[in-house]
Amino acid sequence: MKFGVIVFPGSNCDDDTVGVIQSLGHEAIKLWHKDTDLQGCDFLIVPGGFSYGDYLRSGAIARFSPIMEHVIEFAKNGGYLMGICNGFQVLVEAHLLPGVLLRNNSQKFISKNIFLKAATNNALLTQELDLNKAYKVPIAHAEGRYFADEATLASLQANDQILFYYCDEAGQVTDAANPNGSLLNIAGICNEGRNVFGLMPHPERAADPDLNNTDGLEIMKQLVLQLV
Ligand SMILES: NC(=O)CC[C@H](N)C(=O)O
Repeated sequence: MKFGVIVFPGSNCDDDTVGVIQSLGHEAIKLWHKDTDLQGCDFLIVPGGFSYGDYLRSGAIARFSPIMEHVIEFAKNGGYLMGICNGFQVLVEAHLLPGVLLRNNSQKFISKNIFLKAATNNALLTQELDLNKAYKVPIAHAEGRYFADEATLASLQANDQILFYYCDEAGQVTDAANPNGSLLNIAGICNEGRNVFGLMPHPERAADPDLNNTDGLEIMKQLVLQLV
């Protein structure tokens, strides 16, 4: 598997993402946002950060970078694509995933560990995750409040497109465990075709035994299992 991690001006999780993929024994290269050649990558990841300084809205400018036309075509042809945090925001802005990410209800940038649980095993990103486990993973965002209209939420539920919920340490999906006011505690989703994924928490930042937390590695590992 060859992974391509797309770098915009202001991305800051590209190295972490490349490093985790390499630690899993797969090739990972960086693709600059002005590139127009995806270099034969099988899986694209849009990493976290502050693309274009979050001007206008997080992800709103990156969505128009030259590479995005090719990323959109890649995804429309069924290619695997994942956005983490700012990457999720970029994919929503590009209309590759439904809904929007609004400013946190606290109006503050939040950087802390949270717990999340997988809602389904019916997606490449969650295929072998333990549905009863609360995974401890950091968040670091100002615009992470997932919002969609009622019809979109209903179709996400009907199509099993909600992949992760914010929960407490015991795995309960409660209001108190919702760090940013996301509707239904949604932390991650996929598209209808189940080849495009977006999540606000940062699994790539919890993937190194030296950091005392490898819950994120369990999530990143799903990308290379290829069982679905
Ligand atoms: N960690 C990130 O990717 C941050 C995303 C975005 N800059 C925000 O603050 O919402």
